[in-house]
Amino acid sequence: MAVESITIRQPDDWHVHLRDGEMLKQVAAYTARQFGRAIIMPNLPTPVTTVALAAAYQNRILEATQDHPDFKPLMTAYLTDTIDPQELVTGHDIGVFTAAKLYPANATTNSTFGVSDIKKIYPVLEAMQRIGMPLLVHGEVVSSEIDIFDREAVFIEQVMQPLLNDMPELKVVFEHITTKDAADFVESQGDNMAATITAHHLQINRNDMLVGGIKPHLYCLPVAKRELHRMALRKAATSGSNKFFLGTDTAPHAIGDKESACGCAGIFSAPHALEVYTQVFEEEMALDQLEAFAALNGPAFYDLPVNQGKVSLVKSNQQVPMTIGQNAMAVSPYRAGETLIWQLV
Ligand SMILES: NC(=O)N[C@@H](CC(=O)O)C(=O)O
Ligand SMILES: [Zn+2]
Ligand SMILES: [Zn+2]
Repeated sequence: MAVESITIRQPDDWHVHLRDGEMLKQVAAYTARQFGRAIIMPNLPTPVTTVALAAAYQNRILEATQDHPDFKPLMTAYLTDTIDPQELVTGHDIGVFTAAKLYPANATTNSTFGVSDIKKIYPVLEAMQRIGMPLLVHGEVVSSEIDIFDREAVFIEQVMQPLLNDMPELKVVFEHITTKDAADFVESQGDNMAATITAHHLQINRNDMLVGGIKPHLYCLPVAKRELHRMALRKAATSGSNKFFLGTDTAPHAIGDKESACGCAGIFSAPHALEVYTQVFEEEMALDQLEAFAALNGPAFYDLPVNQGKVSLVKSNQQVPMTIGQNAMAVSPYRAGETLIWQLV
């Protein structure tokens, strides 16, 4: 008999863009209503590079999520070529910084202040390795001669493997993996390496984005790849391996910025993320692995307790709205206008 409902320990979202200002107010509750904690990405227009900036941003998030008082935003530092290792160590010691984020300069949205050469931040990474502070990585090279569809695989060979050779104890999360190469690489590494997988990369391949007309709302970075990679990600997420966990990479952009001659990268998946993951796990006949992926593996990697609450989903059709929010700030949610078969209670 088909499963009609599922109850799991409350999940966390280990990769979230909440933005700031009006957009933050508009989107934050969608994350806070489902997840106990979220790792908050620091790529604001003014990047979150100091303890003071992170603490102030965390307060703005708490204010925007006051209807969900148990929600805990976990803050990250944005690594630049010149960031002071002591700032990270202090921020980690006092509990403001949970992790630090590596954006290769110009790899993605708001990454112009990112790292131009990883060797420049070796003293910072050494300090993080020493104190056990996780490094979160947007794993794509930016060289113009590398094809966009190969940028993640080339990053493994050119950056990730050499980094792990040099810092074998550094805790690293390979964020939003999109290739079989990355899934295999992560699985082959020790306990200090893990990966997040988005809901959309489990559902879409590059045909979904490009065949029959370009779908700007399915454009994100790293860009969706061939079907064989999507299949490998589904296998990794549902395999029971503790190295893979939930990270939606929900990344809202105003509709006008997506439907544009130069559309922004990012998919706003927060409103129905859990429903989408649940559908994928059901299709893979792995609903029994959903709790580990969504609620256990992440805390284990981050050395945090699991959440005490529970969430339930039931088999019940629901239609995703075409837009969320008003006027210039309106956003098109992932699967807009489509019917989802699971519903969060
Ligand atoms: N994933 C995306 O396509 N976009 C993210 C940045 C990122 O996670 O790379 C964003 O901030 O918009
Ligand atoms: Zn990224
Ligand atoms: Zn992201």
